[in-house]
Amino acid sequence: MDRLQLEHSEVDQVNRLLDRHADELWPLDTEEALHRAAVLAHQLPERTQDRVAAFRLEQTSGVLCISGYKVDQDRLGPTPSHWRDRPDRSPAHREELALVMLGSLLGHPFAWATQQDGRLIHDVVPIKGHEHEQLGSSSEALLTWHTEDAFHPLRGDYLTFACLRNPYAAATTVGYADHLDLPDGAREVLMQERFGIRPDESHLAKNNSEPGMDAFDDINEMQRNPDLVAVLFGDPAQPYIRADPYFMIVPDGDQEAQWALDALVKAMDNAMFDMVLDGGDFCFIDNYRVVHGRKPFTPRHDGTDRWLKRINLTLDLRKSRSARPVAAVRAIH
Ligand SMILES: O=C(O)CCC(=O)C(=O)O
Ligand SMILES: [Fe+2]
Repeated sequence: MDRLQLEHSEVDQVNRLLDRHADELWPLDTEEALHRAAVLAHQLPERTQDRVAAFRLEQTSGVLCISGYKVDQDRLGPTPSHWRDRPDRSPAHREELALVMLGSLLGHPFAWATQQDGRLIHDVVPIKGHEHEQLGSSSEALLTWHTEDAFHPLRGDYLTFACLRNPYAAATTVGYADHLDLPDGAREVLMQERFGIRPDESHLAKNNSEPGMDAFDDINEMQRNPDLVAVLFGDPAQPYIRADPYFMIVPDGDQEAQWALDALVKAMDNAMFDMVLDGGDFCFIDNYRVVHGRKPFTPRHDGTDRWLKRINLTLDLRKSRSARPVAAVRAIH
């Protein structure tokens, strides 16, 4: 994992940029604001731009954490009890803008019509009743490692987090795909289209406010009948990964595929390590090179819980053009 510790002068530079443009870039989820943020991102400290470019060019590990920014906890107020509770004027607008600008150095923010009601910026907070689910909003159960939105061919190239607070140091888990200790023959099998990945819980109609939306028809179809895909791809010696074992199946009778998948799970379980995000950390995860999850923790549900902002990034908006109603809409339907 790579860490960039911002110096005081660099934090000042970021804050001045936010001071100057926070009002102008409200709301943040419009095409105009995203365009403007991408231009302003070139005023971020040069060392930050340099490290993000190195990360994009795969010269560094698949995880980059930028630390040193200070979050004004009083301005934030209490952690919401549900992502739906986002107020019109987000108290974390500065951190959201910082995340969008940093992300714009890497790729293009996009959303899913079928996740968190199509919002571009997600809130990751523990939700009462979700404690034991396989969801970002779970807490007491291990969130098993996964590629973000692994089931979908248009999944993001990167996943980004801004940590607003994490008072009990709940650990995100991370594992690299390119150094796995796999038994002979497993790698070859994992590179073949022999694995089905069903949509994860966050895309199900029951976890959104408009369950009748057409976009859920496609999700339901992928649920019933997932395409068979490869789990490893690219360079066999340093492969990319697409996996979410909790939601995966192999066709009946394909014992070799099941063996290879089991071997992958075992190898990755052994390779996972903890990454504790703290308030003010901005974290970038390469969704092709790295899988992630989260260790269990005990939520408080009293307004002081862990709170992350999350944005998906793609390197290529054109790939999803036919799945977005107009070019200026970033939500994939
Ligand atoms: O809460 C975390 O650290 C990670 C949760 C997660 O997998 C996600 O938000 O995609
Ligand atoms: Fe995730």
